Amino acid sequence: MSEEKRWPLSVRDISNGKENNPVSFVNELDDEQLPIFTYTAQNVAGEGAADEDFTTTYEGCACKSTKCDSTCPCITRFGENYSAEGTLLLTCHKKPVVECNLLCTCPLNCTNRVVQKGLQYGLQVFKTREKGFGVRTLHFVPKSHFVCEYAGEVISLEEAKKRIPTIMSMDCNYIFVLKEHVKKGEILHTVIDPTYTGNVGRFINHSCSPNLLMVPVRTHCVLPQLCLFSSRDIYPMEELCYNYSSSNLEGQQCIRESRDLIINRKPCYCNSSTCEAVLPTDPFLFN
Ligand SMILES: C[S@@+](CC[C@H](N)C(=O)[O-])C[C@H]1O[C@@H](n2cnc3c(N)ncnc32)[C@H](O)[C@@H]1O
Repeated sequence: MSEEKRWPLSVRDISNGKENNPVSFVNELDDEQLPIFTYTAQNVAGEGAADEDFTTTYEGCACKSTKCDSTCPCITRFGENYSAEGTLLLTCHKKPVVECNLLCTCPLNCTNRVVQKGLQYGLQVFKTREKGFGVRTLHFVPKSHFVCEYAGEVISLEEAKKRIPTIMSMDCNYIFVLKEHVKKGEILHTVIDPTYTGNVGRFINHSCSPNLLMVPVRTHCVLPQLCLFSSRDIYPMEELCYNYSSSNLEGQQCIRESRDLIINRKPCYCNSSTCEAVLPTDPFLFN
């Protein structure tokens, strides 16, 4: 990689205006710079992604008010997702979360549109002591608020398996496989790889006592977006973390496929009193 292509040690906005709040970067520990990658605020179609995944197939509502309620066909069909303040309802841990979409006539500030409004808090990528880069919030984030998405290239499982040898040779792995138990015995896989094209989510580390929860949310198309919500109040300058292996949804299990070596598992440096000592791992992609 040539020198002029590297990021400097402090950047005002690594998204270069692609997010509606800047994502800054600082390294106050050493002279390691960010890896080169293409910033995208939304998922992009990669090798093996299906065109239908990116097409709006949900019917739109004809509501005009900013509060789509029980009379809105989107709410009748998929249930309520958010409070009037935009917090994720507890019921969303047990059902699919589907927002109003491009075909709906309700305004963009409708209460059933949260994830699609994008970043609401200032986030900062920084160099941690033992986990490479990480992400912290610059603002107070109240519990149950949307923080950011884990966005990147959408690829097929076959393509993910092809990328494994390269991934194994890297310090950090980023491929995330979401498994949703859609019908009895039927599992839907969604694979996101933000290694080469991704957003701020690619820098979020694992913790055994996390402050974020990953929830699949559908906005305009059937492809789920991997959305991170605060699982408690988070204070300015706290590092943001989620549990890479958490199953947060009953009936829609959400599992991170660790790309870490199976035999030689990586030590976990989350510093939690309930730390499990090693990063979660799942041999699924390696079979
Ligand atoms: C999705 S990346 C997270 C961002 C990464 N730290 C970086 O510098 O780009 C996942 C990788 O971060 C590191 N990591 C994440 N959480 C960690 C933890 N709790 N302890 C040690 N390393 C961690 C591991 O190398 C893991 O493969």
